[in-house]
Order: sequence, then C-alpha cells, then structure tokens
Amino acid sequence: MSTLNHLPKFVEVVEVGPRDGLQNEANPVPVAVKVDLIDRLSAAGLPNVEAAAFVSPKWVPQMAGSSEVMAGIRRRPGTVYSALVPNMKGMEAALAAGVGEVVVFSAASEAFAQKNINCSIAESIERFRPVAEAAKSAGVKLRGSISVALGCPYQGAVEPSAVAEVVRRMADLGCDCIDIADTIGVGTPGAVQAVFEASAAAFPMDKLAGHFHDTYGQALANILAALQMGVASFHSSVAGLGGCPYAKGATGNVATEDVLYLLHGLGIDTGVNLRAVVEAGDFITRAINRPNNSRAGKALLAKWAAEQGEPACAA
Ligand SMILES: CC(C)(COP(=O)([O-])OP(=O)([O-])OC[C@H]1O[C@@H](n2cnc3c(N)ncnc32)[C@H](O)[C@@H]1OP(=O)([O-])[O-])[C@@H](O)C(=O)NCCC(=O)NCCSC(=O)C[C@@](C)(O)CC(=O)[O-]
Repeated sequence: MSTLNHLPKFVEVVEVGPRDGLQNEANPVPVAVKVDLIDRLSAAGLPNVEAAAFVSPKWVPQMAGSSEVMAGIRRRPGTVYSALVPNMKGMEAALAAGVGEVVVFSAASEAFAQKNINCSIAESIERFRPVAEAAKSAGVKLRGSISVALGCPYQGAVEPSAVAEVVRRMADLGCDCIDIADTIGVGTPGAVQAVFEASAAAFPMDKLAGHFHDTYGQALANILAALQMGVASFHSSVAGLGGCPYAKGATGNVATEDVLYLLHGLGIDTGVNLRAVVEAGDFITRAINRPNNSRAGKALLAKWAAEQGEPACAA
C-alpha cells in the first residue's frame, strides 16, 4: 500500500516570511510594507503569521519596528500573530504589542546558541523560564524553536539525541508546540525522520513542527518525509524569502506557495488560498526588489498572465 495513504488530513502552515524572511534584508523594509504583507497573508487564510521579533535591535536591526508593525496590522479573527522573544525585555514588548504566540528560540548546538543569542543552551532555557511563566499567566501560546537541528554551520554534524534533549527541556518549560529547524538546509529525508523519531520520544509528534530552509533543495522532500511520520505543522516563507543573519550562506525557508502546492496536491487541507499567497509573494518581491524564489509561485504567475494574454514575466 502507498505510504501516501496515511498522511495527516489537515496541515497547519505557519507563515514566517514577515519575520524569518525579512530579518536578513540589507535595506530597511518600511513598516507599511510589512503591515501590508502580513495583512495579505492573514487574508489568504494562513492560521499563524510570524509577524515580529522582539529581539535586540543591535543584533537584528530589521526587526526594530516590531511594535509598530503589530500596531499597524488588521487583526483577522482566528489568525495567530506570533513573535520571537529571547528574554523578559522582549516579552514585555511582545505582550504590550498583543502577540498571540511567543516563540522562545535556542539551538541544538552550543556554538550556534552562542552566536545567535549570546549564551549557552542551558542559560537560554533559564532565560526562557520567566518568559514561559509570563506567557501562561497572560494566556498567550508558547512555542519553542530549535535551530540547527540537522547540522550547524559552526559545529558540523548534530546528533538527533542532542535535538531531543533540547526538545525535552523546552517541553519542561511548558511549550505548546516545538519547531525542529534545519537552519542551513542541510538535512535529507532519512536524517529528518531520525530527528523527528528521537524528538517524539520527548514530545508528542503532532505538536512538533518542521521548519526547513531550502539551501540544498531538500525542503519539500523533507516535508514529505516528516508528513509520513505524522508531523502536521510546517513553517514556510512566502516567495521563499529569507536567510539567517547568524548562518552565512543559508537561503530562505521553503516557499509557502510550494508547500501549499505539495499539500493540496496530496489532498491535504490547509484552509489557505494558494492564489492569494502567490499574489502576496508577487507583492513583496516587487516591493523589496527581490527575486521570487517560489517555483510554484512563478509558474502560477506565468500561467495566469498567459491566460490574460499578457507576456509571461521571468521574475
Ligand atoms: C538574546 C540577546 C538579546 C542577547 O544579547 P546580549 O547583548 O547578550 O544582551 P544583554 O542583555 O547584554 O543586552 C544588551 C543590549 O541589548 C538590549 N536588549 C536585550 N534584549 C533586548 C530585547 N529583547 N529587545 C530590545 N533590546 C534588548 C539591552 O537593553 C542592552 O541594551 P544597551 O543597554 O546596550 O542599550 C541577543 O543576542 C538577541 O537579541 N539575539 C537575537 C538574534 C536573532 O534574532 N536571530 C535571528 C532569529 S533566530 C532564527 O532566525 C532561527 C529560527 C527561529 O528562524 C529557526 C531556524 O531557522 O534556525
């Protein structure tokens, strides 16, 4: 029997473009452009839009306007607006801005934790403890994110057991869901299944999420491999925007349009309007003068242009 018969019927697609996708831009992206993008993505039906990061502006200048972004968006009922929070200073700003989900983020390697958040993995967990307590008191969802779960640009190989240990620590914090992130996009399907299998020993599989960058072109294959394990939440970035400031050479997340095309083709419901996401991808790539890195997005734009009798655009 086909292994495609036992996939989840519904998958949550978490849109991280406004944060992960734009955090690495060399030129400042105006708040109004970010707000417009977020509003288009929520209107497309994406259930969770990672809209902001309340991190130090000295470390990631692009995220400096996060409070203004959160104040400017048109809140769509049912959409969760999530934001990265590294410490209590960020948590105070996130709560004041009315985020619906806070994301505490650490790493599966000590070297990456030091580069990204200037502390050890154990110190990061202690830093997150009051953040987690504040999230619970405020009734805000808590997500944990684990970078470099499939390989680290500083350390190299990362063992699944090391990832599972951070999953366990994040579970102890009370995280509602936990992301397994392939920050530099080096993972392949077998390695992805090994990491999810090890992680699921510490936290329920259906509360784990896959966050894949597409540096080596493996992201869709990795999503399919994770789907086959029962993972039902994936992160993606409209038009494949992005890269990580502390992982040189890493490309963007897998494109949301490509993920939706895959999932819908497999008969999996997402509740998201692919056309509206493709149009949002076209909007943001024009607004910041970037190539559109979504294969499905470019193909559909060309198809729709041809249907209108317009010349195809080779964006
Ligand atoms: C964690 C820190 C703050 C430690 O940074 P630090 O320098 O060790 O912190 P500190 O406590 O010593 O504070 C230094 C200064 O920063 C300020 N500060 C301190 N905290 C905040 C805050 N929250 N908001 C605003 N300002 C803050 C603080 O007030 C102080 O200001 P000063 O007195 O010098 O004027 C820093 O390392 C940081 O902000 N790192 C964030 C790095 C980051 O955002 N990386 C990208 C996101 S992670 C990612 O992309 C991976 C992910 C999630 O997508 C998954 C994947 O693919 O891997």
